[in-house]
Amino acid sequence: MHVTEGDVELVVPEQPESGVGDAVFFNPVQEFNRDLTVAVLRAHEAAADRDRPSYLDANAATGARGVRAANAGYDATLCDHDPDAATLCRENLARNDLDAQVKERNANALMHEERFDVVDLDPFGTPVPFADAAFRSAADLVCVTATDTAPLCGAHRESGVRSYSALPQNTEYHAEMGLRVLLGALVRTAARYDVAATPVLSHVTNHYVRTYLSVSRRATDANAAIDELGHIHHCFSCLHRESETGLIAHPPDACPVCGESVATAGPVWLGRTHDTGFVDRVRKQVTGELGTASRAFDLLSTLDDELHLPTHYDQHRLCRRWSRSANAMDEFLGSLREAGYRASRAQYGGTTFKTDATVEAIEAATDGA
Ligand SMILES: C[S@@+](CC[C@H](N)C(=O)[O-])C[C@H]1O[C@@H](n2cnc3c(N)ncnc32)[C@H](O)[C@@H]1O
Repeated sequence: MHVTEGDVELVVPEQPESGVGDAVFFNPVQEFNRDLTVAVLRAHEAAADRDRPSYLDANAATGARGVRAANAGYDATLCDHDPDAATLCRENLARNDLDAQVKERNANALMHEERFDVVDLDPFGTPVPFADAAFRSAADLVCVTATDTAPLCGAHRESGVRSYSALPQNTEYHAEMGLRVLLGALVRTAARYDVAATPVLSHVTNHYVRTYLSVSRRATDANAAIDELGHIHHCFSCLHRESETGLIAHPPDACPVCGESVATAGPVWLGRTHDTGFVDRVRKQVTGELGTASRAFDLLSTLDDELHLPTHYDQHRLCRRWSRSANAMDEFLGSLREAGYRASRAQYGGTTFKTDATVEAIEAATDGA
């Protein structure tokens, strides 16, 4: 089957309907993820002080991502331990007249041996088995896709604890919970090597989490990153939530609003999940040949405005709870601002938002909005 993504043409195998089989893996839904990767790489290259930075597609499969990185001018290496995948990577590079290295081997071994400016992880499920080697290998940027959203978000709690050494809670902001659990684990992994990993762009889309972390090899920066880890105390009864930095959690004995018990998630990343300057630079690199350009613009614009707070709300869920009909988002957010609170849309859905108002204050400020 022939597929065109951006300016490259790929041959990809028909995927078995069950999703289980021997075919080299290709997911057309991830075109958005790969389009944004191209824009991020262009932004990184524009800021880098060297020609043709190196890029490792550590889990290449058909080579869809690595071929596109090579096409964007990167000195690309495509790695997969599956011999059929390595063959397909070579074919897809040749088809586009691109020069890149293909390695048929275990990505962990390769990353322990070689340094790359940018390392990209996109395995099946959790990226954790590749994270140590990625932070040892990458000079500038580590890009990570995680598709195990149920463990990350707390829906499969034990599995989340095993993979991420953190306790997730299955709250109504589950997508952000998953992102923050993942970021917490990645930041702690990097810190083991005196590396500070700082998220510069993150999104949760179509049941996967994608994040880009810039790398600094200074122990003091790694300490500063660790300082942004902490816990979220959540009341499932009244939806009150509060966050607390530090590796030791001190949950309140009871919810300060309704007196019910609280559940604690963590350690999670409480810091910024993106850098507005970086988001802006990426937006400038989103161009018309990217098939999902308008979606990318929408996401990046939302991120540009999104408040840096650790949890979000969903207007529809709140209104159902209050037996009220929902309002246009701009009007709803306007009421919060008029009442003196900060408020922004959030990337997690059309009716999601962030605010520094408490649940009670949101209800009061938007009543009759
Ligand atoms: C989800 S697919 C990658 C999809 C691809 N990045 C894309 O954008 O289409 C995961 C790939 O990781 C490969 N993989 C799994 N474990 C690996 C390892 N230890 N070393 C290298 N590749 C591995 C699998 O063979 C599979 O092809």
